[in-house]
Amino acid sequence: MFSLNGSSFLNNSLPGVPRGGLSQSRTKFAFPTVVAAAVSSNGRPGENGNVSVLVENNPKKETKDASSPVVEKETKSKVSGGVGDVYGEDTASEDQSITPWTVSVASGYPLLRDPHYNKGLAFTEKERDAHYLRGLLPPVVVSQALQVKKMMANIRQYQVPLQRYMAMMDLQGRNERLFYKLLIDNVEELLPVVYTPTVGEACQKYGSIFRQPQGLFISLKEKGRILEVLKNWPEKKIQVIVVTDGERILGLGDLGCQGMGIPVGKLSLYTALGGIRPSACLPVTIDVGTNNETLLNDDFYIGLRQRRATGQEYAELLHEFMTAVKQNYGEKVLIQFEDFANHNAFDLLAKYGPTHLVFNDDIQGTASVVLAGLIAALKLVGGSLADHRFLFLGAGEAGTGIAELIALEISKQTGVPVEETRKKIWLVDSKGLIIRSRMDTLQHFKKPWAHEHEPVTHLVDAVKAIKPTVLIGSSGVGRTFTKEVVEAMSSINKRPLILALSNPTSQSECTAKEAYTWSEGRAIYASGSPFDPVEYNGEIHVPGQANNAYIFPGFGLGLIISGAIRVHDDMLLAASEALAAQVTDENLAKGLIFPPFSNIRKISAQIAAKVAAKAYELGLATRLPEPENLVAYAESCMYSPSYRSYR
Ligand SMILES: NC(=O)C1=CN([C@@H]2O[C@H](COP(=O)(O)OP(=O)(O)OC[C@H]3O[C@@H](n4cnc5c(N)ncnc54)[C@H](OP(=O)(O)O)[C@@H]3O)[C@@H](O)[C@H]2O)C=CC1
Ligand SMILES: CC(=O)C(=O)O
Ligand SMILES: [Mg+2]
Repeated sequence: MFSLNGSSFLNNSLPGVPRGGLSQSRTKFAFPTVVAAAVSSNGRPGENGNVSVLVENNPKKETKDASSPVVEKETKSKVSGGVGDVYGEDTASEDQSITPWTVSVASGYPLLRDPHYNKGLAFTEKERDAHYLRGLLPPVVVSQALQVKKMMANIRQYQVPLQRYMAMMDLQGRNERLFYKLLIDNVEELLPVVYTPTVGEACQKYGSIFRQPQGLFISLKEKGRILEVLKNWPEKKIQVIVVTDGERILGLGDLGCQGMGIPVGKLSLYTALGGIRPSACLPVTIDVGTNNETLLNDDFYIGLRQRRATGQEYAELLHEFMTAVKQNYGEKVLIQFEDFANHNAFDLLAKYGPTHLVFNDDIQGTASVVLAGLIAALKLVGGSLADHRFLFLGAGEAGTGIAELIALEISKQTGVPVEETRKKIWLVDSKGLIIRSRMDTLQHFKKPWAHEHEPVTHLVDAVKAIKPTVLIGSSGVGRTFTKEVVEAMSSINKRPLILALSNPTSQSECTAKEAYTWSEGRAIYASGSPFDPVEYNGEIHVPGQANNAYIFPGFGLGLIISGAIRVHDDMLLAASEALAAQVTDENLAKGLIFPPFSNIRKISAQIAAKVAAKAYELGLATRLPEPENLVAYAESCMYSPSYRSYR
C-alpha cells in the first residue's frame, strides 16, 4: 500500500570529503599529521571517525566500485556504529581526543562561534591554551552538568512557551551539544517546547521571530539549480532529510515557507530521540509560494510572496529536488515527507516509493504509532484487533494511513483479505460518513473506505450508527469530540478508546479532562499534543501522547543501521509491535497506552532493531553482515551529546 519492495542494489556508501573541504588555518596541526595521528592513536583506523580523511588520502579506495558488497564490508569495519561518524564527533570511546575542525581547524574566536564545537565556559584550561581561547572567555571553567542546570533554570523562568522555544533555538545555534544534552536529559519537559504544541506557534510567527536561518530553503527561484543549492549546505554526509512544502503545518493549515520550524523540530528529535548525528540531518523547506493571505500581506513573511505553484510547475521542482538529493547523497539517504497537503502527499509517496528511500511521517509514522497504541490497549479493553470497530473523524493522510495499517495488521493476524478487514473501519470527513454512494466524488485515498450505508452527516450520529469501540480524531479541527460524542461512545463501551490526534493543542478533538469527565473516568485517552494528568473522582488518569515522534526516530535509525534502500509496510508493523511491547503493566494501570518519553532512547533502539531485522529479512538491507545483536548495535550507534576533548 504505502511502499514497494525494492530490488537489492547498493549505493555509493563511501564517505565524502570533510566538511567544507580540506583547507586549514591557524592550527598547530598540518592535515597529514592529524590524519596519521588519528589513525595511529588507537590503532583502529576509522574508530575515531576519520574515515573520510583516510578515503581522501587514498585514491584507490575512492575509485573502488561503490556498489560492491565488499566495499560495504570494508566501510562497516572502519566506521563505528554504521551511522556515518564521518567527522569524528562521536564514537563509542568518548575519552579519545578529536580535532575540532570546520572549514578549517577551528580555533580562537571562530571556535566559540561554531555551534558544532563550541563548549562555552566548559572549555578546559588546556583547550583554552591549545585553541587560542585565552582572554576570549571569563576565567571560570564549568562542567556540562552545571551548564545544563543553568540553562534549565533560565528556560523555566520564561512563562511564555514561545520564549522557551526561542531560548532553545538560540542554544541550538550556539552550542549544539548542550542543546541536545538538555533535550535528552529533560525530554518530557522540553518536547512540548521544541515540538508540538509550541513549534506550531513558532511556525505561525516564524517571520517575526526569525534570527538565524536554520535548514535549507529551496524556492522556485532555485529551479534548475537545486543540486548547486544542496552543495551549499556545509555537511556532506547527510543521512536523513525532513522536507516540507509548508502547505499543511500540523492542523494550522498553509504556513508557506514558515513551515521550516517543522523539519528543524523533527530532525532535532531524530537526534535526541533516535541518536542520529546532527551533522547527518538536513531540514529542507520547498517554497512554492503560499495561499495564506495573512502571510502574503505580512511584512515579516520570509517566503516567496506569491500564490502556490501547482501542477507541472510544482511537480518539476519536486522532481528536481528528489533527483538532486539522490545524486548528491546517494541511494540510502532517508527522505521524510512532512506536513505536505494530502493532494500532494499521497502522490509523492507513490511516485518516489519505488525509486527512493522515502517515508511519509503523517501517513506512515502516524499509522505505526496508533497501531502500537491499539495493540497495547487491547490488554485493557480485551479481544483482538479484529474484534473491534473503528471510527475516524478525518479521512486524510493520518486517518486513511492509520486505517490502512490497522486493516493490514488484522489481515495478517486473521488471514482474511485486506479488502474484507477494511470493512471494520469507517471514516467521516467534512461531508459526513464516507459511503459507497459518494464514491464518484471521493479522493482516491478515501475510496477503499466507502462502505454500504445510509448517509450520515454528524459525527454523533455516526457513532450511534456504527457503534465503534475506538474513536480516532484526525481532522485537524479542535473540539469536535463534543460531550454528546464522548457520552455516546461511553454508552456503547465500558472502556471507550478515544484518540484525539490533531495538533497542536488548540486543534485537539477534545482535552484529556473532557474525555475523562464526560466518560465518567472510563475513557482510555491519548492525544497528539500532550496533556497533564487529570484527577477524576479521586483517581489520577494519565493521558498518553499518540504522536509519531515515538516512531520516526527509531524507524529512521533502523533504516540507517541496516543500510535499507526502501521502506516496506512490514517495517511499519514491526515498529508498532516493538513500541507496543514497551508499554508496561504499570503504564496500563494508569491508563497509558504509550510508554513515557523519558525512556525514549531505549525504546528507539528496540524499534530500530525490529525495523532493521525486517529490512534484513526482506532483503532490503545493504549493510552486511547483519549484526548479531541489533538492539546493542543500535544503541552503540547513537549520538551522545557529551563534550569531546580537543587535542
Ligand atoms: N498525532 C500525530 O502524530 C499526528 C497528528 N496529525 C494531525 O492530524 C490532523 C490531520 O492531519 P492530516 O490527516 O494530515 O490532514 P488532512 O488534511 O490530510 O486530512 C484532514 C481530514 O479531516 C477532514 N476534516 C476537516 N474538517 C473536518 C470537520 N469539521 N469534520 C470532519 N472532518 C473534517 C478532512 O475532510 P475533507 O477531506 O472532506 O476536507 C480530511 O479528510 C492535523 O491536525 C495533524 O496535526 C497528523 C499526523 C500525525
Ligand atoms: C505530529 C505530526 O506530524 C503532525 O501533527 O503533523
Ligand atoms: Mg506532520
